[in-house]
Amino acid sequence: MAVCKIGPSILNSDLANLGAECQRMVSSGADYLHLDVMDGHFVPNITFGHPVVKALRPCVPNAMLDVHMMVQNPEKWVEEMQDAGVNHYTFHIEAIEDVGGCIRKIREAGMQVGIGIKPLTNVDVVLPFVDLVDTVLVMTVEPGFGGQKFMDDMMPKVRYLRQRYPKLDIEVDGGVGPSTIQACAEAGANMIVSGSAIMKSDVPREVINVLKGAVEEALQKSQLER
Ligand SMILES: O=C(CO)[C@H](O)[C@H](O)COP(=O)(O)O
Repeated sequence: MAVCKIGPSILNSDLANLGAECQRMVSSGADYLHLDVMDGHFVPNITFGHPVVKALRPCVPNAMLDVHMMVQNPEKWVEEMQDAGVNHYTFHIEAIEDVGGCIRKIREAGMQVGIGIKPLTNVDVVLPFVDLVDTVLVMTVEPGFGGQKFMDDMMPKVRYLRQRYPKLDIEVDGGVGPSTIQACAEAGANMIVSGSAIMKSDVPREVINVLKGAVEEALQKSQLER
């Protein structure tokens, strides 16, 4: 059975104090940290790369770091991210031709593998790779910026994957917070990325608990129905 994990996205955090922001998330109950790497090509925005991730690692030595590579040619940065202390490397299927080669490279570097799809990408394109990866990321906004509106019409993709793969880690990312978590949970998502909703709250632990409660309840219900 898939397990619920909540991963705050630090994209909309206090970027001048990233280390402290990551620590704040870990001490608020985050299961992992979702780090959005953007190159200005794959998406119309630039954030940070492996040097920043490497600098963050000692601030949160035991945290699971999930890099979301919104970059063209994601295979280029596998060694650097492994060296920076990354645990989980998610790349976009739209950003590369040799998807199998990239998966192999990430595995050989000892990291877990995630494969992501943008809103306009058909979910069927990931099916040949599902058995080779740990996580499928279904974007619920057009990647590039935090604080966008959740796309409810992505939920059929999540439901489709969950029906076929009961144990797969299915991650949703974009506009997810207390008002949209129910849809994600009912569709079968178990890895929840949430940026603004957690980061901008004065009580991030409470937001994390609300998200976790909804997902755990839905996972238990689906287990009973099986
Ligand atoms: O990948 C992303 C944007 O491309 C971010 O992770 C995502 O948007 C999270 O922020 P928010 O919850 O505020 O939407």
